[in-house]
Amino acid sequence: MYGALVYVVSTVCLDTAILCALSLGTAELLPLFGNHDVLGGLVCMWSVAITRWALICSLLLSNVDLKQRAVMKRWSAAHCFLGSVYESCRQVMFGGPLESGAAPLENPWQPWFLVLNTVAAAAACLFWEITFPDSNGESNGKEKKQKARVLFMRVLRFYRPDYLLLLGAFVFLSAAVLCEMFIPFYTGKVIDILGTQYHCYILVSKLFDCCRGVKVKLFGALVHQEIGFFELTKTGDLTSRLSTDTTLMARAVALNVNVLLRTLIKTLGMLSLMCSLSWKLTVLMLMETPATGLLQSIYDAYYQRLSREVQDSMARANDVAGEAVAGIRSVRSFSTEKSESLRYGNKLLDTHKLIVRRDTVRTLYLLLRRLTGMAMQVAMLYYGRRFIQSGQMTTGNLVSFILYQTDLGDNIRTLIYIFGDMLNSVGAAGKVFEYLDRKPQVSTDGILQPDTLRGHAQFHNLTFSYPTRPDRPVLQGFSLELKPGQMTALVGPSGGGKSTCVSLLERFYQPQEGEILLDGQPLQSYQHQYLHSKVAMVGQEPVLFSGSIRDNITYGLKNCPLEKVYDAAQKANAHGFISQLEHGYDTDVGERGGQLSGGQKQRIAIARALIREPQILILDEITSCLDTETEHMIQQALVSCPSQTLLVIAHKLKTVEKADQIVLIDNGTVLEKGTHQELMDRKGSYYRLREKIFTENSPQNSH
Ligand SMILES: Nc1ncnc2c1ncn2[C@@H]1O[C@H](COP(=O)(O)OP(=O)(O)OP(=O)(O)O)[C@@H](O)[C@H]1O
Repeated sequence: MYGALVYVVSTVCLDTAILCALSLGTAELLPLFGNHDVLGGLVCMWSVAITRWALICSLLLSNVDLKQRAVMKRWSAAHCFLGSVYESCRQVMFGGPLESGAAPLENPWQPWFLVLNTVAAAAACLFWEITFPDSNGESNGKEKKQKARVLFMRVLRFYRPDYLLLLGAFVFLSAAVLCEMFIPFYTGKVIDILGTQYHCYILVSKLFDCCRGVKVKLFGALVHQEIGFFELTKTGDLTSRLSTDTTLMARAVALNVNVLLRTLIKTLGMLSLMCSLSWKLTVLMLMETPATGLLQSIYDAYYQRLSREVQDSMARANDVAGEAVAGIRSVRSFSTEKSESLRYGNKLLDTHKLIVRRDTVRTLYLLLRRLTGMAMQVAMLYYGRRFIQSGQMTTGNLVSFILYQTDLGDNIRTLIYIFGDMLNSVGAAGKVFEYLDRKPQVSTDGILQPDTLRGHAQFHNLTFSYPTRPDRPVLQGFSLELKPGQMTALVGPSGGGKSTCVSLLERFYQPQEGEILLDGQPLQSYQHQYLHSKVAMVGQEPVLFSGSIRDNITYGLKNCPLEKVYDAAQKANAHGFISQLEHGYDTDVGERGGQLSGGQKQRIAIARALIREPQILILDEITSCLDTETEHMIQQALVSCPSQTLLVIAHKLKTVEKADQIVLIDNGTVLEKGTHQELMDRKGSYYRLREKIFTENSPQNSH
């Protein structure tokens, strides 16, 4: 800190010395640059600035501590070039004679030049360093902001395809803002028509377009994640990333940057116009800004927190209502209508209290803002009158000034609000990128797609625990072989690990130890789509998607002929009931298949698996919802594919006893395997556990 201070003081001294030295040759130097013409004046200013900067950097910078060198370099640049940048911009926007022109050369001791330059450079540097500190910042806050900057740059890169459109929108908005800025000057003239007739349609539509793009990309990234990810992440988290955070992220670029930039331009332009009307009144007015800014940022933080609480409270009330409506049968049968209404009413009351608090805060804030605004206007009128009396200002100038002042206050408040909102948006972008960048832990990068697959699966010494319970192994040293064309039945007490084997064969999870081979190749080396067209599963609770029956049977297949759909439905004994429906195969099954019975859903799910003609078919307790006739038909259908490997989990003895191999699983290990007869003869665990395992009373059970 001390070193930096010494550097700043030395720079100011050296700069003054350089200006003095240069001013000695003013008489000869200025005509060279054509001092009286604007371009010549600007060239002169820039040449002097470059000379000052080069001298300061080469003479002083090497003495500064390495850590502070970058910051000091930026400060020196701001110190030397700020005046030239200001004058150049002023020329581009307003023209006219050079204000400060070659002033530093003509009179280097002009105190206003030195003080203004040093203060402005320090303010610009402070703003930059606080907002975008160096990446080697040590404190947490600094790191956070650095991260915000990196994230913001990533968000910008994300919208690279839309740069041109966004830039165009920004240019037109800026032009419109510039026109609007002159309205107080030319009230009632044509230019105000221009100024008031611009709209943000392009930005608003772009905002939704960006938002859609991010949502689609994020959804794509999410559905590629492994199943464990969905077990570890709350659904609410995922939906809020998809709905709220993506919208916020899109807003960062499409709306906030644009509004921020155009408000900034407008504010700066207005400030310079106001300065030209009366710089003293402008300084007076700016004294109010820190107070307004502080009030606004306190209010924004508090108001946003209360708004979030209101939203959460509303969501809780909606949850209560939704729960009661969804469980209306239970509500009716336990006659809890009154208590449910009361519960909902209480939740609404909580929301109401929060809304009252939020609105009170808003009213107080508006009152305070109005009061400070009025106090400022009184001060402005008082001083304005004195300036008019002393001839420093005309009445017209004061009117124009007051017109600008009202607008400027709004702009400064917008700037503060948008800046805070932009940081929020960048935070939301961070969360979105976290999921976009996440690599699925069960890879889908396999490439193997052999023309023929025999369907020979081998589980080798597997050890596996679910991601949600990593300390509790579900399978331990588990080995199993599924031979092509054979039916294997997994049996065992509930919770033994049967469905877990199926999930591993479907590559829902990756075992921690051991491997699964398919036709001698590791399962993960097969191409994702190929593997799932060859290994099909019908689960315990099959899920259908809203859409027609036909869509559900052909789920994931492109251009599937209708004959194949009929054939699969016939094999699954579903054709009969589908044909009796009014719209046949075009009947809508409703959300999650809610308009069909359990058995009908099960049969459609079987047809969905059979239509793929898989080499390995997995049936996980499908017979629980099926009647005997359907079960029989499905058995027939399976017999008609003799080369297919069949893995069945069943609780019915009839289904199991036909299997070529029965595997008894308990506590994640294989206890016994063999045919039904072999296991019965062995009189081991299978024989002893059969009462527990099978839910069906069969004569064989009494062996
Ligand atoms: N997604 C999961 N996350 C954590 N633990 C799980 C998960 N699924 C199953 N488990 C646990 O793993 C063990 C084996 O479950 P699995 O579903 O494989 O048993 P199962 O033999 O198929 O039982 P059932 O016959 O009742 O379907 C059980 O203790 C179960 O609690």
